[in-house]
Amino acid sequence: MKLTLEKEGYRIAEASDGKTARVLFEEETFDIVLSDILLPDTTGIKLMEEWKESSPGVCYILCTAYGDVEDAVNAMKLGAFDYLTKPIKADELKVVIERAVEWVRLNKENQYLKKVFADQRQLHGMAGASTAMKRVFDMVHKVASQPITVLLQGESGTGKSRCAQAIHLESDRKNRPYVEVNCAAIPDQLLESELFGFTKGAFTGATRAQKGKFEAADGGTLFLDEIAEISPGLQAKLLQVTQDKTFYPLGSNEQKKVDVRLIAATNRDLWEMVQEGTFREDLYYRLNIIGINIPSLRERAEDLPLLIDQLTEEVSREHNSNYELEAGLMKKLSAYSWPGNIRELYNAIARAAVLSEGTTLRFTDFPKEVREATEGGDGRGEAEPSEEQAGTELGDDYSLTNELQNYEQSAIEEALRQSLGNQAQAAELLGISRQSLLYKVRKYGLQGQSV
Ligand SMILES: Nc1ncnc2c1ncn2[C@@H]1O[C@H](COP(=O)(O)OP(=O)(O)OP(=O)(O)O)[C@@H](O)[C@H]1O
Repeated sequence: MKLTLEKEGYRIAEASDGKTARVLFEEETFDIVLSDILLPDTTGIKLMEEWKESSPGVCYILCTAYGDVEDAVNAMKLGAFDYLTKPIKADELKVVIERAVEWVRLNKENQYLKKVFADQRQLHGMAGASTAMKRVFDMVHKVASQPITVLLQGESGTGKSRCAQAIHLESDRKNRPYVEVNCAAIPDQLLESELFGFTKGAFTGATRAQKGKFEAADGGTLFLDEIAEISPGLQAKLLQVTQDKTFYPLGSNEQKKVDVRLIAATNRDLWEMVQEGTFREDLYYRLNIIGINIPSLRERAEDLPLLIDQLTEEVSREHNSNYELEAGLMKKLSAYSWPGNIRELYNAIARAAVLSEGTTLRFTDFPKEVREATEGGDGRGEAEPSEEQAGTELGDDYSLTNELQNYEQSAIEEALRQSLGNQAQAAELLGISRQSLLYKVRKYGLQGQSV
């Protein structure tokens, strides 16, 4: 077999038992494993099972004894790509290997497409496929590369903190410190020392000098959340830092200079506060060199299925579990307006997870206001499910944009082609359930491509 395949130009490594094979497999990356079922110290099936999880892209072909149908069926069931019956004919071997090579190629392409597809729908944990979120992602990419100050505005719980982190992680400061200060959580007198630091004896109780958050963030990013809450005195001091990056720690007359990228956020209308005279206009302009508005969930309701999926995954990770939505839940949750935005949604899912018995999240475990909004029939909850909405019961995001739908369709076509129409294999390739694949196959009219 080695000679036959080498003549065809393949690179072959040989092992005569499981032990040697394991060493080889550790050392090198292989595309195809061709193995006898019976090995001196193990079986080819055992090796396949061992490696499948860590190396899902490897193609397994097993050699079975003549007439041993049971072994062959078993191997295929456990995920072998194909089997060869001994005695193995050179032509047959070449054909199977050619098909395997094609499978490996398509599988790699598919993985790549899946990554591109996933990347388009999230940025450093900020999930979103809506036009409104695409705009936010675009802005994050644009501002990340320059150390300019950014002002994030949006309702509470929309994800401003996460957006600030995304800007930091997209920037070339990503390996430097990221420091977050919630200006509303700290009393004003303390906030000044927290931000700028103090010298020993600067105030009663200052028994030793301490560096402030500006110094802690030197070279990196400082995120000032709830910026609207700072006092006029602190606004003046902040103006100074935004102008020339210098400040004086409390009790010190030694000026400090730092290289800090500032990101500020608020859920108040800062411009209105400027008009009312409660926020300094000059500081407003220094902070708002670039402004990004983070949309509320009402403005991007189409992202709800995606967010619900992502938050369920996050909660699952936290609980070391694997939660799933009960049938129809996605649709019901999408009928509520979520005034507390992603934070409210997250809390509701986390609560349902705690209350659930087992791993199924049930509608009855969601807060009263969510249940009432849906059951009360604001029109969306009780409507006859459309063909597309029916998909939500399978955890499908029925609101994919056209572009993403095209992507999805071609990924499914590709997977069906690779698996030669075997839907179970195609579903596994795509990382979705068979039921979900069946729904999507029907949705895109791809029935002809399955066998
Ligand atoms: N796009 C997103 N995808 C998934 N989870 C998100 C996303 N944005 C935010 N979250 C989660 O939602 C919650 C609220 O987000 P965050 O704290 O960033 O909101 P915020 O706008 O800063 O709120 P506040 O104005 O109250 O400070 C957090 O648990 C966060 O992890």
